[in-house]
Amino acid sequence: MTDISSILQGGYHHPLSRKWQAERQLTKSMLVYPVFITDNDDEETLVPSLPNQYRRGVNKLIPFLAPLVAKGLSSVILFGVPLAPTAKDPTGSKASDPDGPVVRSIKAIKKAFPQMFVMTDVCLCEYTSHGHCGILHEDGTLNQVESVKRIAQTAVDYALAGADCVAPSDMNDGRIKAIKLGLMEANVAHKTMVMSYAAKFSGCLYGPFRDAAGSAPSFGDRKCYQLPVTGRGLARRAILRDLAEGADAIMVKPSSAFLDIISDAADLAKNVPIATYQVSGEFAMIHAAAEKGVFDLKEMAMQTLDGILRAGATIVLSYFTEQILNEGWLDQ
Ligand SMILES: NCc1[nH]cc(CCC(=O)O)c1CC(=O)O
Ligand SMILES: [Zn+2]
Ligand SMILES: [Zn+2]
Repeated sequence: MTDISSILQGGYHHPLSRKWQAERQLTKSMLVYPVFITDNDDEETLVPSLPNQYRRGVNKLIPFLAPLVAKGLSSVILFGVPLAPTAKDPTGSKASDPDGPVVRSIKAIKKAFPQMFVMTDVCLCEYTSHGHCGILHEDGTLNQVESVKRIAQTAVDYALAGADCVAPSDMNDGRIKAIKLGLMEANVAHKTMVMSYAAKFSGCLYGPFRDAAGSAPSFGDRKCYQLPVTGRGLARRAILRDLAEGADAIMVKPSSAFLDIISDAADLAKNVPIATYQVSGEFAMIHAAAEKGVFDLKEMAMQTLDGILRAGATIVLSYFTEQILNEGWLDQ
């Protein structure tokens, strides 16, 4: 008997039949571009460890974004980078300063590009003098009660300024519920998406970001609040917990070494979109290897993004967004 099931190649001989193998194809609307904004309005400074990525002041933001919007950019996530020494204190009280870079940028972007989906990372580490993601007890551990209050207020302030989505990355237990309740009280819950960095792992891939944002902890590490790399069960618990607390979207971070977690999230959180963050270390690593001639930059970038989609995410926060749009990688 001839074994007809032994022949697979006929099914992907043509470029189009290869394209048809994808359950999902990357589209521009899936991409969210991370943007760093300083409190020096006219600044535009290259971040040394993040290839071609800049810290910008609010005056440089709109001229930078305009050509990207014209090429299909539909969403950004904002990270405040306060450089003034007065911007940091033990409680991160300036995180939602009305004169601070994030609140002013939300307003500027919404005015210039009303259709843009503006996300804001919500955390305190850029605003605390100790660089941790919350308010601390005297023994240096996170004070969850005080931290959650501050995080929720910050999220509400960003929403009131016009943010379409608040994405808490601080990892304090109970923050999603507190944010939802705060948004409801402020009468903006109906127009504000809460995207939880539910499965955010600690590890060595956030270094370039912490350079960019000046947010490295001054002592200790983040291992008691970000998840241990091996903690698949913890990630599943965090995803279920945040869904129960009202999260509108679930994020997994980092991406490529955590595809099983993305797949778990897609499985556990079937009723919300799944996002993932291809973080600074992943971006820098791909650039470094491409420069060494290990592989072609574009091919590797697209391979990682296709892997992320295959695992189950449909929203991708990536520093590659800029190059993808500028060079028309999705335009053919
Ligand atoms: N908590 C703030 C925050 N939000 C996103 C990132 C990392 C993003 C990246 O590496 O690109 C971090 C840094 C951290 O948790 O240490
Ligand atoms: Zn933080
Ligand atoms: Zn500890």
